[in-house]
Amino acid sequence: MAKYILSIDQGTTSSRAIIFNERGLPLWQAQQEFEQQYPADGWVEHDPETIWSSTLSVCEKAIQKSRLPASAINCIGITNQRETTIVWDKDTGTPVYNAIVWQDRRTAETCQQLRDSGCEKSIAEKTGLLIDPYFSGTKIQWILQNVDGARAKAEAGRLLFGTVDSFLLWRLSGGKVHKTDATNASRTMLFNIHTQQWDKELLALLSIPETMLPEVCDCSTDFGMTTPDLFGKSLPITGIAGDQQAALFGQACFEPGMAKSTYGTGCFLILNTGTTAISSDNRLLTTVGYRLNGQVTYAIEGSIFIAGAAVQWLRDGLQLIDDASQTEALAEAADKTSNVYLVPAFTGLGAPYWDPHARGAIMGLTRDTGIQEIVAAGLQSVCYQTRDLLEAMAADGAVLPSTLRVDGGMVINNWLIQFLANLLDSAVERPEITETTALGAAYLAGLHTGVFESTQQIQTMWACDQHFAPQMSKTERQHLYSGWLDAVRRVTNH
Ligand SMILES: Nc1ncnc2c1ncn2[C@@H]1O[C@H](COP(=O)(O)OP(=O)(O)O)[C@@H](O)[C@H]1O
Ligand SMILES: O=P(O)(O)OC[C@H](O)CO
Repeated sequence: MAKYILSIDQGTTSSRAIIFNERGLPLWQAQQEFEQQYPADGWVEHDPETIWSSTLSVCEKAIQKSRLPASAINCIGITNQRETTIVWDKDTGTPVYNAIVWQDRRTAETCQQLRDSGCEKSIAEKTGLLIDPYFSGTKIQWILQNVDGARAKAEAGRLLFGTVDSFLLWRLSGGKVHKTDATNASRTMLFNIHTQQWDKELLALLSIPETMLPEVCDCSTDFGMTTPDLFGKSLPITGIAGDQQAALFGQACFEPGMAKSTYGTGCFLILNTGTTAISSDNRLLTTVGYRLNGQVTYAIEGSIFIAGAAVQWLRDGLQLIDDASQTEALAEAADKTSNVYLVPAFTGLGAPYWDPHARGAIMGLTRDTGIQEIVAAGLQSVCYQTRDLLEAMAADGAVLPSTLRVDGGMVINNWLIQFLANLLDSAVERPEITETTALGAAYLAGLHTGVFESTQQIQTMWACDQHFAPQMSKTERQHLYSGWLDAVRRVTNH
């Protein structure tokens, strides 16, 4: 008999729900974009009520499209934009402030003070993270310091914190369940990834009462039931993971050395390092890849801020193209010997440079440079940055993947993926199902209820759409990459 899983993917720009079957096929889906709020320079917020209402609405729509009775839904999985911080009142369920989004930089100064106080090493050792406004810890602290009455209420045990998964779980369960999973916890800068406990010293350092924090669970477990009024029947929620880790799971990267790279607005490359938490000397993040039956699989992660966003800029900023899909033919027609580099450091550079002051540049222009060469350089910048991450991972002693699995909106572009394979000198594979984030959450949920037997079974379900083998000489590869490193040097202090 068919078994269906409702997967909720609450992302930065939209909420999505997809119903998968027991073969991991996405059958029905609904998506809703929502408003981004920029109340001050460097601030990014979402209305938590919109996060909730859009999530509920896409779930209802996906179920309606399927024409299935709610009783046919075996279980629910949740995956989410990570680090985004919500604090709400335990009694009323009302958020005391907007969701502070992962991109928000308002706590940059607090982070600098933390660095100056010399706790960077100990925070990195415990959490696997760098001190950065990206993570939830200083965002919670900001809310407690800046929202009227919040500190007193928090001290009295009346406020709860959650990343988006946790907030949705609270609402879906009718205010009964306050839990999260280990992947989301590992992005808060409050969670010790070795002991798998909230860290009392870090909580004290940021003056955050422990009573605010959710219980941290495995990614595939009994998180709770939805209230019957939501979908007409109470449904079990049995899988949760942050979106990039869910994609790692959806790409079936279960062995150490397997990696996935997701190319959407930004790019997130995650490499499975097994039971070893590799600590990076090259400014990468150590994180929980997933946790099953209490067993942690660690991962090392590099985040690139601008990937598809560079293509958006070519379209909207420079107006060189009308549509992202045109980039493939233009790049194909570009002069391969042009040596034009585009460094898309629009908001600084992420891993491994972490230079917030770097700004973008196009270098190597001559009278022969045309739209094609600039577009090609934009696509190539995504590949060069991927190589930067893999170089940093190798320098950290990680076993690199023999094949990189890719997903996200950009990977439809064959020229881009072929150049990536050429530049990495490694095979790159695009899966048949590119909705890997939602698929990962569905796998996690279905593993708990028995829809899927094991990760071994899931591994056999991964199917390749296209395999890209490297086709570039070593000399050319090295020449191109050294030109990139030179271009980066010119826009950073490194
Ligand atoms: N054919 C294409 N070639 C290159 N980039 C593309 C192509 N199609 C879409 N993109 C880029 O992919 C991104 C959208 O990917 P998606 O995974 O939906 O992003 P997100 O989930 O971050 O919103 C956009 O930035 C867009 O510019
Ligand atoms: O919502 P996305 O896909 O932009 O992903 C955001 C990441 O989880 C941020 O760490």
